[in-house]
Amino acid sequence: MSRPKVFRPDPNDTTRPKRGLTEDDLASRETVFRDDLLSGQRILITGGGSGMGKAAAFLAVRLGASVAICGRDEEKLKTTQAAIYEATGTEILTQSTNIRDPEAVEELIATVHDRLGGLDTLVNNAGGQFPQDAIDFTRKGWLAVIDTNLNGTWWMMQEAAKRWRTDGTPGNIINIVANVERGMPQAAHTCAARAGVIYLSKTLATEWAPLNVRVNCIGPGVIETEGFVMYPEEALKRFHQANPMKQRGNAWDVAEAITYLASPAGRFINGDLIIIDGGQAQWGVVWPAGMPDYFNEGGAA
Ligand SMILES: CCC/C=C/C(=O)SCCNC(=O)CCNC(=O)[C@H](O)C(C)(C)COP(=O)([O-])OP(=O)([O-])OC[C@H]1O[C@@H](n2cnc3c(N)ncnc32)[C@H](O)[C@@H]1OP(=O)([O-])[O-]
Ligand SMILES: NC(=O)C1=CN([C@@H]2O[C@H](COP(=O)(O)OP(=O)(O)OC[C@H]3O[C@@H](n4cnc5c(N)ncnc54)[C@H](OP(=O)(O)O)[C@@H]3O)[C@@H](O)[C@H]2O)C=CC1
Repeated sequence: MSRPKVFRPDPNDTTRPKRGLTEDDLASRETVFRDDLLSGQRILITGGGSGMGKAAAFLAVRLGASVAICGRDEEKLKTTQAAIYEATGTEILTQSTNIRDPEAVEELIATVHDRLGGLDTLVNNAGGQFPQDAIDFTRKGWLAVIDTNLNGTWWMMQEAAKRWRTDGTPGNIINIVANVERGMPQAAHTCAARAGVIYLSKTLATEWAPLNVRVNCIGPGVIETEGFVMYPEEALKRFHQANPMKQRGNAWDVAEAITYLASPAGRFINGDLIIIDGGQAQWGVVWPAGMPDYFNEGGAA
């Protein structure tokens, strides 16, 4: 397969399929959890306007939590807010925030404390990357991915923890990372950033234990969401082949794991990484820019 060096998705391309769970699905999909599991909890989800973050927001509200979401695109946040209100009658808090901007992050944490009366669980889900061979990364592209996934996640964690320390209240951090165990060819920038977050989290799980703050990560494999628009159709065709179950996960698979860690069931889990990938970590490679001929069966010996 010949692969272009750069794949830039066109946001106005209506010929591509719309992917991810629908709002009707998120409003009605069965959950294993009891109705009031998160009652009284205040949860902030970054990147909550789409994909896994949106699914986690729907589920948390359905289980009784007060929820805040952020992202850069105000319109996306408002659409999700309206859909959750329509489904549940509960209004969530939204604040447009670029997690790369530490001052905006500071304002976000302050608003959440003011408006929700505190924060119990922070879900660092915002992030992303573009598919490309590492050798072709521009400096700007490398910096954009590292700044979003590593620095942005750190600003969120530090700001939340500072506030928990000042208030003397417990905290819980759940970082959505990726499946980095055997590397991530064609996504080396995000692999570097996510590996950083995983070991940052393990470190903080110890440093912040005296503050009664837990820190864990969730590593999704191939989870079908709106975010798949970042990848060429040719590459998407074989995403399911990256795991031995030969399936794509969905946003609910991750939303339920987030809920588990946010619930009292997660109270003794700290510094860990929960992988949700159908076994990909043991088996396959995603090739988000398309599999190079070299690695095809029958390719170069
Ligand atoms: C791996 C499989 C499993 C994982 C699945 C998922 O995660 S699904 C979830 C997937 N969801 C997401 O990933 C959602 C979030 N992702 C994003 O917002 C972006 O991917 C971001 C993380 C790069 C942030 O970007 P930003 O706001 O800073 O936007 P910007 O547009 O200003 O880019 C800055 C620079 O980066 C470079 N560059 C950018 N695109 C490409 C490309 N296609 N090609 C090559 N290079 C590219 C370029 O240098 C550009 O500068 P230029 O040349 O324009 O002057
Ligand atoms: N789907 C998958 O297979 C996998 C996904 N992941 C990761 O899981 C997370 C959720 O992805 P998914 O739901 O699939 O995809 P989405 O693209 O739907 O979600 C990414 C979210 O992050 C937000 N975001 C991105 N950059 C920033 C920023 N600088 N500041 C604030 N918000 C930002 C986006 O909102 P906005 O554009 O409005 O800012 C968007 O809502 C991401 O970190 C993703 O990389 C990891 C492994 C696999």
